[in-house]
Amino acid sequence: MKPVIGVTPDFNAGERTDMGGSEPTYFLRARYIRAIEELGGIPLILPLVAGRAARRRLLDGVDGLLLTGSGPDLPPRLYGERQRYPFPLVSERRADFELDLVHQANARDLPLLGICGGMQTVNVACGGSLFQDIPSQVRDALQHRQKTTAVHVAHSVKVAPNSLLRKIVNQATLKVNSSHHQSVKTVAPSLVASAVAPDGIVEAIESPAHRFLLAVQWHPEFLFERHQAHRRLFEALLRAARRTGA
Ligand SMILES: N[C@@H](CCC(=O)NCCCC(=O)O)C(=O)O
Repeated sequence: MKPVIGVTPDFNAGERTDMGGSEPTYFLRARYIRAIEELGGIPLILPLVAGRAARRRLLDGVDGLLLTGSGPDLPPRLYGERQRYPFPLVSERRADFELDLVHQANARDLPLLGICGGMQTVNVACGGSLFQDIPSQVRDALQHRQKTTAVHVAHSVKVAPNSLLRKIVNQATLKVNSSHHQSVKTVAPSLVASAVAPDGIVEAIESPAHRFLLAVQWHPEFLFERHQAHRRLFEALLRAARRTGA
């Protein structure tokens, strides 16, 4: 049976100039949905409901989760810092929802794949922190906001041996795209870094204690149609999701 994968959308509460302006608006790039559907899952876009009980009900109805990216950043107070750079922040509703969703998913060992901002949310939810702005804080950093579209790769990453990621992609190095100005600074205590860029930027994290908790800084939904290694990420999520409740 096809596994149902809950997909978190972005949300404009009405304060952003993009995506709906003053009208509260959900939005989500279709590539996330296409990747899940084309590789054998049933994508289910999740409303950012308030309250733990409602979120618990949502999780009862899915076999796995995909935490998607977000142009705006997580509020730095969520990892104990004051905001140091004038970048837009993700809506409180989305931040509250996804942080709680990570906690609840981990408690029930629900398979979860985080992408880009979704990786940063997983790390913060588990107690880690972020570089608020790579160019301002990381000396000699690569250009992590590529000028070309994300269907093109931008840099390589080294994949940690014996990691879940390595088992999935079966490669020691991987070419990835890049569309972010933040990244993991301290990896959460319960997680490990499983891919690193040549400049030391953490590009993937995972949990050794869960059957499938993996998050990547790049956007495999732009690459899965032409790159087998990135297709395998979604296939592995779907495989793990099929075992949910089996
Ligand atoms: N704001 C964070 C996360 C970047 C991110 O998720 N980018 C994706 C943009 C939205 C999308 O196309 O899905 C950062 O800049 O590091």
